[in-house]
Amino acid sequence: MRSAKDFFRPLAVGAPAPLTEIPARPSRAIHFFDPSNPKMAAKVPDMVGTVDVLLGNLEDAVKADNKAAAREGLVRIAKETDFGATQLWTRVNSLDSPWGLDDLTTLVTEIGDVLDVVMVPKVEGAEDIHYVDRLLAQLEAKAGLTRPVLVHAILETARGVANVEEICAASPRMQGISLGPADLAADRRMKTTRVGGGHPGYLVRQDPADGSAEAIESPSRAVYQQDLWHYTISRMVDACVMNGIYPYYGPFGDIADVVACEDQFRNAFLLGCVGAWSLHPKQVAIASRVFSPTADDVAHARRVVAAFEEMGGDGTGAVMLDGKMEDDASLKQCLVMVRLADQLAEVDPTLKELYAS
Ligand SMILES: CC(C)(COP(=O)(O)OP(=O)(O)OC[C@H]1O[C@@H](n2cnc3c(N)ncnc32)[C@H](O)[C@@H]1OP(=O)(O)O)[C@@H](O)C(=O)NCCC(=O)NCCSC(=O)C[C@](C)(O)C(=O)O
Ligand SMILES: [Mg+2]
Repeated sequence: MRSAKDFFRPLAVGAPAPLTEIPARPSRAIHFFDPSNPKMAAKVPDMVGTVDVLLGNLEDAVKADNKAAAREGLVRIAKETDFGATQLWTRVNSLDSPWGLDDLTTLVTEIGDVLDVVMVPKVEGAEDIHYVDRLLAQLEAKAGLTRPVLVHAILETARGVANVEEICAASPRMQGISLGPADLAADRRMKTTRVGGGHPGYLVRQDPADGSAEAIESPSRAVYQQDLWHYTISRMVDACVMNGIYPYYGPFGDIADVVACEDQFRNAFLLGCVGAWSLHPKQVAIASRVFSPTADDVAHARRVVAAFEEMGGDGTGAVMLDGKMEDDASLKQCLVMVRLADQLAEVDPTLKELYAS
């Protein structure tokens, strides 16, 4: 671990200075596309401005034979497209794969000036981030970049989850963390076969009415499906917040089940995540909607803030609104909501209007 004094020093001569604060840019939907797939690639220019983040995926879901074409395709798309306020991210191949090094070398030297964030899969500990950190600094210096490329890690192994706090703290480049539920499930030997979401077998059942066999076996005992990801997401949120970076729910693989996708995204939003992945164009609207507070919540938050301003504006004390006690701590929650609404209103004219009314 570097000392606090040299944590923010560039790791290569000529590399840009690391950021001391990670900007809170809207990233409600991180939309994945395969740059080697002509149909998907053709849709990218039209998606600019409709989604917060476009991510050229080079890792899983891209066939081994297409890895080089995906890398080259992303370079071409990045050079030919004006991304405006939409961020451009990539997910490179894992550090132990035959492609990870070439991905980083090519992308940073060719399009490092337009690439905002590099997502690194299967991160297991701080040592993976330290490796990427130094390499990126060398490549940035070589390319003459003036701002650092940020790093986002995916939690996809039990060891990664066990080390999530040290991963978040490993570099000033760390922008955030996403849950990788499919690889994580396999690594943990969970008995699921899905990409994210719940499972009907993971449940609790209402107590029987009495101890009789009839009551125990009764089909009318209610069952409540539980969230397989609650522990991991909560731990990830705390690790991110503790280090001033951003947590994201990852993918929801059942593209057809838009309702459960929305539920899973909302759980993550309520727990503190700032966004989720979109694997198919129809998931963009779901993530963008869910990770934007509702007009009612924003209006309520503003009423609480206004009530405290009337009380002298130092954020202390207690007040009754609609039969509910509001105090210093509920004010802080309301300020989280109001700040997010203001930030989103700056980039989204529809939300600007919605939050103003
Ligand atoms: C699911 C698939 C195969 C269905 O693809 P499809 O073509 O069968 O679907 P469709 O409904 O027929 O598509 C309609 C149109 O939309 C296009 N389209 C479809 N998807 C996209 C897209 N993403 N971006 C842009 N365009 C897209 C598609 O090409 C088609 O175009 P057309 O109308 O011209 O014929 C396809 O959507 C896809 O490949 N999506 C991306 C999958 C992906 O990136 N997976 C990796 C992330 S999840 C992960 O890695 C796990 C994790 C974190 O690592 C871990 O948990 O461990
Ligand atoms: Mg994975």
